[in-house]
Amino acid sequence: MFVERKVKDFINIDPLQTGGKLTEDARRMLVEWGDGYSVCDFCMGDLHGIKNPPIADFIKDLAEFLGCDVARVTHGAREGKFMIMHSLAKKDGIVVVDSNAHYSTFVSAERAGLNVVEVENSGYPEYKVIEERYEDAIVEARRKGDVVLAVLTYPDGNYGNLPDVKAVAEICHDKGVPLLLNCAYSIGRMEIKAEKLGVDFVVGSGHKSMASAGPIGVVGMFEDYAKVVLRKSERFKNKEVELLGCSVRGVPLMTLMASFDHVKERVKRWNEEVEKARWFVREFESLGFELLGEKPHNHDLLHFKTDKIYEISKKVKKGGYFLYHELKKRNIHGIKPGRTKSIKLSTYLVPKDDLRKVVQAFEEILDKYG
Ligand SMILES: Cc1ncc(COP(=O)(O)O)c(C=O)c1O
Repeated sequence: MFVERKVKDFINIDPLQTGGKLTEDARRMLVEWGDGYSVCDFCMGDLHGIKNPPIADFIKDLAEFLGCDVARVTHGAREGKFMIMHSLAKKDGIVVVDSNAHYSTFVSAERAGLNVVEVENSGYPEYKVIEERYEDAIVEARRKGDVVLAVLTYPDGNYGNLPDVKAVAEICHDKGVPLLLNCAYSIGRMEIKAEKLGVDFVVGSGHKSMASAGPIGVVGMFEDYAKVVLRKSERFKNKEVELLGCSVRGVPLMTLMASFDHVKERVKRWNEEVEKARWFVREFESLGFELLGEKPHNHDLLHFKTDKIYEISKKVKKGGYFLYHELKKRNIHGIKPGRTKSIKLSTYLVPKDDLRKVVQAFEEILDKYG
């Protein structure tokens, strides 16, 4: 059976998808290494040590790229968060988490048997992380249990806010708490060096931000915590317990590797992406939509309050789905079907001409129903 992906040539502004588009090399790798366990042709028992294909070299380069001592691949950002939480977990353990965190942060904590204390954001309209609140949250959490980890989402997937990492890291370290930076939407888009930022762990998402097929993620850390998080099995001496021995033992790893040189180059052009996103915000605001999240905005993830679209949806036959159908007619993909009160999109690597078509599409839709 072959199933065609009908939207593959559409203008794609789906926040989950703009950073995961494959490079041509990665596309070729998909076919070359698609057979089951082909990456293990010459495995000596440790995925991260495989020399042919050059996985071991890639893992070393990845650690350098992340500004860490040690890197690993996981099945996604969430698996990275889970393995760190799981290895630091104790009875009555607590994770302090920004309230913009992705659901998978909360679910990872739950699966690791940890309780969560949230650091409240600033609320409408910017929903910013207030860095100093980490201090109060840690103090409050300590009344209930042992704080084993703090997590900061950089940026969060809802508003695309980029908080001051160094300020949070300083607070956490003053309090003796390690900090995990969730970079699902930043590693592979912008430069992230754990050492420079002062964080203990970073996790990223290959399928979201590193031009890779999914599922794949990356995790970076330093020697001190690597001893704990990447501890080896007592019975199988070359198998890391948290990775269940071997993690991504297949083709997503080969696509991540194929795109890596391209990714290293594209992070240098991040400023251009921020400029483009800000231009788009100005265009969209001129149509009467309101940006939620930080202003000026520092990321391509954009969330707009779209009252005018909501008002139309209350009058038309298709209800909330009218917008999806109007955009589909114009070959535009990525706005969640049914959503009208607010919409989320990404401008990352979308050519400006295509973004102009998106703005024009919304203008036409407002005119048509207005
Ligand atoms: C901020 C954030 N972190 C993590 C994830 C999950 O990433 P992954 O699919 O790599 O587990 C998401 C998914 O949307 C996200 O928005």
